[in-house]
Order: sequence, then structure tokens, then C-alpha cells
Amino acid sequence: SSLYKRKKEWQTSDFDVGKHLGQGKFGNVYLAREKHARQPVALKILIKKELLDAKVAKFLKREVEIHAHLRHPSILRMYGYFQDDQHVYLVLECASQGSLYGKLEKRGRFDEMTTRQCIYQMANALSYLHTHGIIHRDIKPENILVDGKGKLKLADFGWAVHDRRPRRTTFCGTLDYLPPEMIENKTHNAKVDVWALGVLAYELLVGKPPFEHSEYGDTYHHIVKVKFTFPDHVSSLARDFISLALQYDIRKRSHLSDLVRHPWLQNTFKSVS
Ligand SMILES: Cc1cc(Cn2cc(-c3c(Cl)cnc4nc(-c5cn(C)nc5C)[nH]c34)cn2)no1
Repeated sequence: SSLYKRKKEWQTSDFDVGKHLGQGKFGNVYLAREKHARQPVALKILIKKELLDAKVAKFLKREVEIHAHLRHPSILRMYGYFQDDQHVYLVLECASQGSLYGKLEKRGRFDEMTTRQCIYQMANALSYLHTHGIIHRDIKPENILVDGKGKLKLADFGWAVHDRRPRRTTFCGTLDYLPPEMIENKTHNAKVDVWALGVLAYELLVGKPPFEHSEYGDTYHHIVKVKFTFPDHVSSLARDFISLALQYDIRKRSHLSDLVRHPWLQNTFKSVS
């Protein structure tokens, strides 16, 4: 039977747990096999005590509720979740080729065709999220996984929120993907994901994000001034696409629906080799 048709609540004895896949803030991810469906999954095991001590249990609850209902070919599937007294277990789709971050690190940078395929898939995933009133807010190569067929899967909805009203939330972690309105702590909306898509396109093509500097203050300054340059090898269509996403003024920043129709993204063939 498949993972979809199960009736009862899962428990740890339903899984054979295998190799360690990754380490995160509040736990680990393991390759596992669900005994009845015999299908490989990624089992994210989070430590309740750490979640409670860090007061992030409500974030996790929101992440799970948002993620469990999403169905899109470019969004990592969450098949379900369960808990025991020490842990919360998220049963996730396993992306057998690991993260886009790992692939980018190995290759240095991607050619334009590969980058266009990646951005096309992520633009569609974001379009789906925005249509459902969700902003992801944490698009970056570390949160994008690659399945066995080279298709991208957007993962980690830890920072996703329902985009009901303009939001003010402080962020910790790298600035590289944050738009001016978030680092200037102004209200923000779904256009933060458009900005991040522009940063992602740049990083895949160039091998590093457009505003990266060793000093936090320098990165901050370059983001709010939208100061970046393109290496010669970047095509004019790619420059046009990225410049439409990296607009300071959110009224001038393209809508996702316009970016998915941009000439740079037309007739891509949807898988990363
Ligand atoms: C806690 C915690 C850790 C992480 C980061 N993370 C995600 C994964 C992961 C998931 Cl959720 C799904 N499929 C994966 N496939 C891999 C993988 C495959 N190879 C060959 N190498 C890796 C790595 N990782 C997957 C692991 N860690 N988020 O929260």
C-alpha cells in the first residue's frame, strides 16, 4: 500500500531508520523506510525539549500545518507527522540527490540552461505558494533539494507564513537573501520571495550571491543600495530577469506571474542533470 492510503497514526516501529542525511537546528534527518509501503522517506526527528526551550514550538506547528497540505511537483512532500514524549517526527519525501547547495558547491556555478530550469521550477513552486496565500521567506540553495530525476524540491517551511497582512518579523542568520524591506525591518509581503528568486538566479549563474561581502555591514549596505555587478558571461536576458526581481521598491519589483512569463524562462526542459 502507498504512504497516502494509511489509516492509523504512524509510530517509530513503522520505520527502519537508515543513514544520517542532515543536521538542522533542532534535530536530524535520516533516510528511513516505511515498512508497509516499502518506500524510502526522509525522517526528520526533532527534539521536543530543544523546541520548547527555544520557544519555537509554535513555528514548528505552523510549518507542519502549512507543509502537510501542500501538493506541488516542485515542493518536497510531507506525508505526515507523529510524536512521542521526547521527539516530533516529520515523514518527508526523500530527495535522493541531496541539496542544490551541495551541487553548486561541487560545480562552482551552473550554465544558463541548468539555471533557467532551476529558476523555472522554483518560480512555479513560489507561484503555487503565493496562490495559496503563503510566503516562503527562506529561499536559498540549502533549502532546495534534488530528486532522483534531477527535479528540484523546495523544502524547509520553518519560516513560511500565511500572507494575510503585511508582516514584521526579525530574522537571524545570513542576510544574503533578505530584501531591503526586511533588513530595514519594514513591513513585507510575498514580494520577498521574488527578491530571493533574483538572488538565487544570480548565485546559480555566478557561484556566489550578488551582495555577499565578508562584513555584515557591507552586505547590508549593498542590499539597501541594490549594489551589484554581473560578470561578463551572464547573458543580457538573465541580467534583465535578475534586475526585474532585484528592485528596491516593491511596487516596481516584478510579480511572480510576470517573471514566469519572462523570455529567459521560456521552453526550459525541467530537470537538472
Ligand atoms: C533537522 C533538519 C535537517 C535539515 C536539512 N536536511 C534536509 C534533508 C533531506 C530531506 Cl528533508 C529530504 N531528502 C533528503 N535527501 C538528502 C540527501 C541525499 N543525499 C545523497 N545527500 C543528502 C544530504 N537530504 C535530505 C537532510 N537534511 N532540515 O532540518
